Amino acid sequence: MTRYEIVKRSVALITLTNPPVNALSSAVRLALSKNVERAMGDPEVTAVVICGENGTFCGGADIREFSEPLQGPPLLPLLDAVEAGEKPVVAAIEGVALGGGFELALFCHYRVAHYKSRLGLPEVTLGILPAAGATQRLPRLIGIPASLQMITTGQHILAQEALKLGILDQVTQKNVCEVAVEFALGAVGMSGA
Ligand SMILES: CCCCCCCC/C=C\C/C=C/C(=O)SCCNC(=O)CCNC(=O)[C@H](O)C(C)(C)COP(=O)(O)OP(=O)(O)OC[C@H]1O[C@@H](n2cnc3c(N)ncnc32)[C@H](O)[C@@H]1OP(=O)(O)O
Repeated sequence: MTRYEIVKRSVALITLTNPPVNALSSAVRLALSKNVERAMGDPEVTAVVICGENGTFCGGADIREFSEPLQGPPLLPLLDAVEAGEKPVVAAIEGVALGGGFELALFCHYRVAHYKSRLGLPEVTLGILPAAGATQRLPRLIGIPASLQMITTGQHILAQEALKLGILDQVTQKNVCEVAVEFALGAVGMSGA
């Protein structure tokens, strides 16, 4: 459900692995929570990158679990742990970051995205509102009018627009994971390591 590896000697790379869109199932939330704790507690780790496998960051809540009672850890405490971590966490966004997946990216300290990626809060199309922090984190980044537009329409925006709005720190045409690892190393003063 997540893969954990150390790259460039000191960056913990956490990969969401839940085909087809790496949705935040109960098993993914549990594994992500454990791996964030592991990275934060490992003295060898200086920074963390979170990405998704097979060209998709995260499609949000796992719609296959909507008909079941909620199991596993709730999303918000997990995102709080990401944000409160003393090591920089970079989201490496490819494909889509939607709903809870976009919220995961918003709680990371930095966001690097592939130029073809899309971000959005489709909750309104399901009759709900974002409930894991986007209604606070997004206005802090881009202001209320642009946030309301995203929250109330559910429309996806492209990476370049997200960069202009101030949601993203970097957009790349290269391998987003590799670029995010370099970004993370730069954030801890270890560029070129
Ligand atoms: C409501 C309460 C839930 C409680 C859960 C608690 C934990 C989460 C905590 C916070 C709340 C978070 C809420 C949200 O995130 S709401 C948003 C949920 N996500 C979506 O609505 C996204 C819906 N999907 C799409 O928009 C598209 O599918 C796409 C852009 C991701 C991909 O589009 P495309 O490339 O055109 O492919 P398909 O549409 O054909 O989809 C491919 C394949 O993937 C499956 N799939 C898509 N999204 C999800 C998903 N979120 N969870 C599980 N599976 C998903 C889709 O069904 C297809 O499957 P296949 O038919 O078997 O191939």
